[in-house]
Amino acid sequence: MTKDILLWDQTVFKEQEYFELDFLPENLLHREAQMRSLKFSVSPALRGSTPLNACCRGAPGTGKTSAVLKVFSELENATQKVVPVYINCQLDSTRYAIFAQIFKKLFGYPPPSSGISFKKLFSQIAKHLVEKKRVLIVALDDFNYLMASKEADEVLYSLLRMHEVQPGAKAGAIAILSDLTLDMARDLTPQVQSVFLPEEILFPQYSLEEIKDILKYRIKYGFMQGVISEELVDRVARYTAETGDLRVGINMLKRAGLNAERRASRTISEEDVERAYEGSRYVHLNYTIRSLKKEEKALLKCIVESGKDEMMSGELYDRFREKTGLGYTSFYEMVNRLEGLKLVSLNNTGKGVRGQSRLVSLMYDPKEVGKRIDV
Ligand SMILES: Nc1ncnc2c1ncn2[C@@H]1O[C@H](COP(=O)(O)OP(=O)(O)OP(=O)(O)O)[C@@H](O)[C@H]1O
Repeated sequence: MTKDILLWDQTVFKEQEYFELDFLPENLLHREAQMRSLKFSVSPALRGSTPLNACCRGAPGTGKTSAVLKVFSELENATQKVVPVYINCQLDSTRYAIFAQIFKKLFGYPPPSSGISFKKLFSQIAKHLVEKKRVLIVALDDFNYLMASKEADEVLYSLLRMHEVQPGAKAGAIAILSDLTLDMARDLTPQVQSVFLPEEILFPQYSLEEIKDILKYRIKYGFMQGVISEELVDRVARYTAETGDLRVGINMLKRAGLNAERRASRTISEEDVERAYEGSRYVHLNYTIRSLKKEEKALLKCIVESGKDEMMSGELYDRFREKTGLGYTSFYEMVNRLEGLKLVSLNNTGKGVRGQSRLVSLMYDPKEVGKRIDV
């Protein structure tokens, strides 16, 4: 019996970092095809040529950032002649801020804090690339933030036409997007489209079996042997598949492990998993709400403000139109996108035309959704 009890200085974790959300695993299972496409896009840079541009698209938690970071780390290990720069556009959402990050990566220190003009910053970057014969590859994660702040055109234009200002300068861009409806052809200017022309790399949601494989890998390296049963792994995987976001499963495993430790147990129980889910399910909500457009948040807010957690589509549209002035086609597209992101569910009542009679229900407690919306 005592062998089941965990002493105060003992733990169920072998390597707890395997359950951190920013942990980059050695192998990205089930993303071989996407990694191959990414490598193909950047490969010209290894030969000193301009890389192909790329656009990685997929719902939150489908491995886009991880795949790009893995390819970047392989590039950095292979050569100093290719400089990959990762930008989180939520944190750096202006052209100046992005080029300041590029400068920092190239020179190893930030641009002068007294501030220099964009023109000067840009020309120092371009000169450096030519003089040192280095090729620049910039990943723009959460690219939708750049689109929203109207900076996307300027950033891509400056980056991809650098050679016109400084002949011989070579740079490529990888846009990372969790908004599947964002249409580059519609939302970027023709001048930018003509130089961007990205290779589309799609990241579909993981199947239940794929989720299990990925979670088992974390369990193998992250937990001591025998901490969680096969049956409970299945349960965690099923909860994860409901949102399609791997973060839910990874975070659940960590919380379940901590719950077991709190009970001084060497093994995770059903109850530990259920309690973990109560917290981890909001991990998906946090990340998904981050990826929404202002109008999509406004749409969710209409349901939250109604005081109910479900509304008939027609009534919801009336409120939405009052708030945003947008028409039915935009509304219809947005409701479908929110369903795709598993933030709402849609039930047909069989009456009305063009979806007017659908019941739109929030998948989360309205209070929890409301807390995370800031429109
Ligand atoms: N194939 C995989 N193998 C192992 N871990 C994975 C895999 N795909 C995703 N993950 C893990 O899932 C979590 C989310 O992945 P990641 O941040 O790459 O997703 P994303 O698609 O960029 O999400 P978002 O659009 O919300 O930024 C990370 O902790 C990552 O390590």
